[in-house]
This record gives sequence, C-alpha cells and structure tokens, in this order.
Amino acid sequence: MTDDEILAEFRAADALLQGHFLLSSGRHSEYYLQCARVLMDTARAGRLAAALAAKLPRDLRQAIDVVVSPAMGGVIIGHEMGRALGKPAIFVERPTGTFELRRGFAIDKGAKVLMVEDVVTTGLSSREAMEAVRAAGGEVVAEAALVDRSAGSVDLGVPFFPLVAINFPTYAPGELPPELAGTQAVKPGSRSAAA
Ligand SMILES: O=P(O)(O)OC[C@H]1O[C@H](OP(=O)(O)OP(=O)(O)O)[C@H](O)[C@@H]1O
Ligand SMILES: O=C(O)c1cc(=O)[nH]c(=O)[nH]1
Ligand SMILES: [Mg+2]
Repeated sequence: MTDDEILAEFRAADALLQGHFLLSSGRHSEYYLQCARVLMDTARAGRLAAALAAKLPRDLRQAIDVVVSPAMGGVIIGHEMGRALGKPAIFVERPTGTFELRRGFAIDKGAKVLMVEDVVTTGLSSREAMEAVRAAGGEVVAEAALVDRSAGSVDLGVPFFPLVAINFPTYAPGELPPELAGTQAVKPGSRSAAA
C-alpha cells in the first residue's frame, strides 16, 4: 500500500482528527490519529495488518515467536498482526501504571518478540512495554506500528517497521503555539495522568 492509500483508509474512517490533544507522552498536538476508528472495520484492520506484515523482512517474519502489544491501542493491531504472521498474539497492560503480563500470558525464556503498536510518537510507551517483555524473559527483535508520528526520528533500540511515517508536530506544555494556547486539550488515550 502507498502512503496515500494508507492515509485514505484513515480519512475514510474519520480517524484523522484536528483539535487540541494531550498525548500519552504529555506533549500536545493539533492532530490525532484515532487508530481505534480505523480498526473498527475488521476488513480494513486485516488489510492494514497484512500490508504491515509484508514490510517485515522474510527472515525476521520467520524468526518471530510471539507478537506482544501494549494495551489498549496495540491490542487490535497486534492481534491482526498475529493472524497475518501465523503467530500467537498477547498483550501487556498497565492497570497499576506499569506494563505487565496478566491473564495467564507468559513468554518463554529467550522467545523472539515482535512488539506491535498502533502509533509511535515519542516511543515512550514502546520502550516501557519492551521493559516488561524483557523482565518476563523475552527478547524484543523488532517493532512494527501502523503509524510513526515521529517521521523516522524515534530510536526504539530495535529495528522499527512503521506502515506509514508522518510528521505531525508535538509541543511541550509550556511551548504551545498560539492556535493551541488557551484552548482546552482533549486526552483520547487511556494512560493514566499519574503514570
Ligand atoms: O510513542 P508514545 O509517545 O508513547 O505515544 C504513543 C502511544 O500513545 C498511545 O497510547 P496511550 O498511552 O494513549 O494509551 P492507549 O493505548 O491505552 O490508548 C498509543 O497507543 C501509543 O501506545
Ligand atoms: O502520542 C499519542 O498519544 C497518540 C498520538 C496519535 O496520533 N494517536 C494516538 O493514538 N496516540
Ligand atoms: Mg497505547
């Protein structure tokens, strides 16, 4: 799929939002990609996962033992990636603020893990999820995501395969541009404000 075709899927799902958003990292942005709206169409979710899986080198695809995603945003695309790759898909979640495996999920010692996210902005959530995977005994060999909002500038410490890379500017709370300053930010994601 071309970048234009992928962004057309986001527009068709009314998932490219404009306003004032507080992101998971604490940064602010005028734009938000609501991947949950893209993935609510199961055929579209399957199509995008197949396109993302096709971006992974063949030897990497074969080496992966398990797909792990950070909840909530990573769960659906992680599950679809597991289906596309023919691998099991599990997730980490943070009911107390730190990612952990629950629900009877476990990772075999040394298992090769593909981390799958919906969106990567600063990479903070990805790095936190990778810590949980390593603590559980897994080896993170790569990450895949629907969208890299850092337009290639983020370093996750492992090879990173986004379906599309976009540069939507983000701002620290004290550095808001005039069009955002003085407007109330909406926080669509589920990371607790305290985490
Ligand atoms: O690269 P980052 O700066 O960490 O930003 C991206 C993260 O933000 C969103 O999750 P969020 O924490 O909002 O919660 P959710 O997945 O539960 O919606 C998204 O799903 C990524 O996990
Ligand atoms: O950085 C984020 O929290 C974020 C940005 C975005 O565009 N979409 C999303 O789901 N999360
Ligand atoms: Mg998330």
